[in-house]
Amino acid sequence: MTGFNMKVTPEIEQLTEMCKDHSSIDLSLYGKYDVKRGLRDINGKGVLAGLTQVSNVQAVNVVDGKEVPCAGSLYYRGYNIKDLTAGFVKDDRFGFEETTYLLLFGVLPDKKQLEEFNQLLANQRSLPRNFVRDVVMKAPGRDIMNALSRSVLTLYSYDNNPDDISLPNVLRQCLNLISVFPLLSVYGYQAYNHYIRGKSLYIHNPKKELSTAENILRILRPDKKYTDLEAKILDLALILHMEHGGGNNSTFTTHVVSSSGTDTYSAIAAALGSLKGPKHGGANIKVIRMFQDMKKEVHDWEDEDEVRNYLRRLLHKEAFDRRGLIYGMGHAIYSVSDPRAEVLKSFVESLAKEKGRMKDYNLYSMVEKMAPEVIAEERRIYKGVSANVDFYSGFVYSMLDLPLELYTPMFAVARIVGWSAHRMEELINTDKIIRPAYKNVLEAAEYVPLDQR
Ligand SMILES: CC(=O)SCCNC(=O)CCNC(=O)[C@H](O)C(C)(C)COP(=O)(O)OP(=O)(O)OC[C@H]1O[C@@H](n2cnc3c(N)ncnc32)[C@H](O)[C@@H]1OP(=O)(O)O
Ligand SMILES: O=C([O-])CC(=O)C(=O)O
Repeated sequence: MTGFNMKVTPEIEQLTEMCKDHSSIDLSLYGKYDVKRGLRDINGKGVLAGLTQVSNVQAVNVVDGKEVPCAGSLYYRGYNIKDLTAGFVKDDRFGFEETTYLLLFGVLPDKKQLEEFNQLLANQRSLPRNFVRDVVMKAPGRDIMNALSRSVLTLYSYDNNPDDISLPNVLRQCLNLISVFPLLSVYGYQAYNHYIRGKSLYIHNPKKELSTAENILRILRPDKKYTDLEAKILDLALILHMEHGGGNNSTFTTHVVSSSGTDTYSAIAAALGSLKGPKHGGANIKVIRMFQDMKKEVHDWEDEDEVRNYLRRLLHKEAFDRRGLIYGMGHAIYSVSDPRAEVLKSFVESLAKEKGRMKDYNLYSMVEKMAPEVIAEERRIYKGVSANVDFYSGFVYSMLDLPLELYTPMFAVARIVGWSAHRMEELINTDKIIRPAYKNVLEAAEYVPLDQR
C-alpha cells in the first residue's frame, strides 16, 4: 500500500522516535519560564486574551477578594441561558432563530423583527444549483465534520465576493452559512449512508415556514415526520450549544484565524476542525461509544462497584479508547457544574421515561455522580470536575434517533452562530494579528556540511 492507504512501517516508527527525541521538552522548564500550559494557570484560570460582549461563562464567585468555585452559569449577551430556555419552554415556541438574533445583534428581537429575521434565514436556506450533486455527493466520507468543512471551503468558489472582509459582506456570509449548515450536515450524512453504508438515498428539501430544528428532522428522516416534542427538544439542545465565550478552542480558533484577515469560509473551516476534537465538541460521540463499551464490560449496570471499577480502568488506559479520559466529564472553566448539562438533564429523565430508556438513564446518573470521585482519586484536581454539556447531549440525540455521525455536526449547526458573532467582534474591534510567544529552549548549533555528518 502507498500514499494515504499506507500503514505505519518500521521506518516511520523509527522516524517518530527521532521526532520524540528531538521534540520532548523538560516539564520543569514550563515552571521555570512560567508558561501557562493550555493557556491556563494551575487553578484553571485562562490567560486573558481578549474582551467580549457576546457571552459570559461564570464559574467562580469573588469572596473576600478570593475566587471561590461556584455553580456554573452562562449568559448570552447578558441574559442567563436558564431564563432564556425557560422562556421558550413556557411559551412552547422555538428559540434557535431568536437566540441567533440575540447573539449576532446583541438585543432580543420584538415580534416584527423576529418574523423578518426568520424570513431572512429561510430565504438563505438553499444551496447553489447542483451543489449537492457536484460537491456533497462526491467522495463522501464517514466523518461528517470533515465533509462539512469540505463543503464550507468549496462554497468559497460559489461566492462572487468571497475575500471581502467588510462587515456587511462578512455578516451576509455568516447568515448564509448559519442557514445552510443543517443542509450541509444532513445531506453529508445521507451521502455517507448511501454510498458507504449502502442504504437508500434521501434528499428532502427544507420548508421555509419551519424552524431550524424542524427542518433538521424533516430532511433527515425518510418519511419527513417528527413530533413537536422531538423538534422542541432538539431546538433546546441547539440553543444550549450556540455559544461559550471567546476562549473555547473552536471560538478562539475563529478569533486567531480571523485576525490574519482571511475569508469567512477559511475561518469557519478552521473552527470546524477544532470542534471535532474529542476533548471539545467531538466528546458527544465519544460519550455514547464509551457507554456502549461500558454496557458490554459491566454485567450488572446497577452494581456500583462494577461501574466504579470500569471507570478506574478508563483512567488507567485499560478500557475503551485507552486515552485515560472519562468523556463528558470535566471542563476547562466549570468545576461545580455546567449549567447546560443541568438544563439538558432536566429534560432527559422525562424523555427517557417516554422512550423506555430508564435503565440507561440510571446508568448515566450513576456515572455522573461517581466519575468526579474516581477522577479526584487518580488525578491532581485543582478545581473540581463535573458533567459537561456533552455528557447528556449524545443521550438526548440518541433518544431523538439522530445517527451518531451527526452528533458533532449538530454542535456545529449551533456553534456557527457563536463563531459568527465572535468573527464580527474580532473584525469590529481588534484589527491586530494574534501572535503569542513561544520561548526557544534549544541552544544554537553550528552547521555541518552533508559529507561531514
Ligand atoms: C463542549 C466542550 O468542549 S465540553 C468538554 C468536552 N470534553 C470532554 O468531555 C472530554 C473529557 N474531558 C477532558 O478531557 C477535560 O476535562 C477537558 C479537556 C474538558 C478539560 O481539561 P483540563 O482543563 O485539563 O481540566 P482540569 O484542569 O480540571 O483537569 C485536571 C486534571 O484532571 C484530569 N481530567 C479532567 N477531566 C478528566 C476526564 N474527564 N477524564 C480523565 N481525567 C480528567 C486532567 O487530565 C488533569 O489531569 P493532569 O493534570 O494529570 O493532566
Ligand atoms: O468552553 C470550553 O472550553 C468548551 C465548551 O464547553 C464549549 O465550547 O462549549
